[in-house]
Amino acid sequence: MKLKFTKMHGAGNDFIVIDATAAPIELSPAQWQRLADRRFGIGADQILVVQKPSAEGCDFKYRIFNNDGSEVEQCGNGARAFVKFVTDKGLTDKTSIRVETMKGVIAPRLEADGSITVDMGAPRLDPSEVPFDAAHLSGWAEGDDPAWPLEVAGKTVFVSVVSMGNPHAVQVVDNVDTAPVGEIGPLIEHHARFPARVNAGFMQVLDRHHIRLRVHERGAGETLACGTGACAAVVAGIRRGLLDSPVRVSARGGDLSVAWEGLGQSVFLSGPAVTVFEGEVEL
Ligand SMILES: N[C@H](CCC[C@H](N)C(=O)O)C(=O)O
Repeated sequence: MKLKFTKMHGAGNDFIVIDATAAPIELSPAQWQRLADRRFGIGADQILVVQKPSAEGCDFKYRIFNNDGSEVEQCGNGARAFVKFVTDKGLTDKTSIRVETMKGVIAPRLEADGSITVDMGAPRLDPSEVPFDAAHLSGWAEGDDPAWPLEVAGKTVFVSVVSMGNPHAVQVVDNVDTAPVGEIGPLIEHHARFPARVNAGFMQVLDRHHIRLRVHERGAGETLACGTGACAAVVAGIRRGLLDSPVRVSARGGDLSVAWEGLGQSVFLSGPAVTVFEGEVEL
């Protein structure tokens, strides 16, 4: 079976995008993983599958598979690539689109200047919604500095836990270039306190409107940018009194912009979306 795809990226976070609006595509996790494999397949951080919606009032459904073949709830950079894909392919003439994902509806918008802003919905901050097992910390009052102690590699790090539909654990570091992302990122991803695993963010605060960020992504390893990770980091930084909205998020692959006006409000993510090439592969 021949499979057409479009290779895209958002600030270096790269995707295989598949148009399954004519006919749904169902592969096993191993088959998704093989497609995303950088040696044996096309290679990508995530695979995005565009389908017709099943939810009322939505224009599309969009499924997300990590490099390891796991299906996940949300992808911020992917949402922008999605908008560029459906627009360029003529699958819609709308510029404001409602997209059904595994966990909720997002509303990406193609701006007049060609940039793309995504309403990522409101963050969920209760540990049980992330999910983060905080039972052992029942006496812990988050207090003014909402970060939770987490024992990693014999040390205690303090993480803010945030769900953007997908789980994030964000810590503040002095310098992202020297932060132990490769060493403790995987340990946090697979930490027993995160029953669904977690994306591990490392945030350096440059000023109240600018951070640098590296993310060890669940199911993909460190990526050059992470959209939901940028949203989670900004929410965490604002709640910890370190940041004011909007915030420029400098990732290794490029800059994103995140705005959040506070509890109960949506997080808005803006940034680039680029088509690299079209391809076809034999499944
Ligand atoms: N690795 C993430 C999914 C992709 C998120 C990221 N690429 C983004 O732009 O938000 C997870 O397992 O939750």
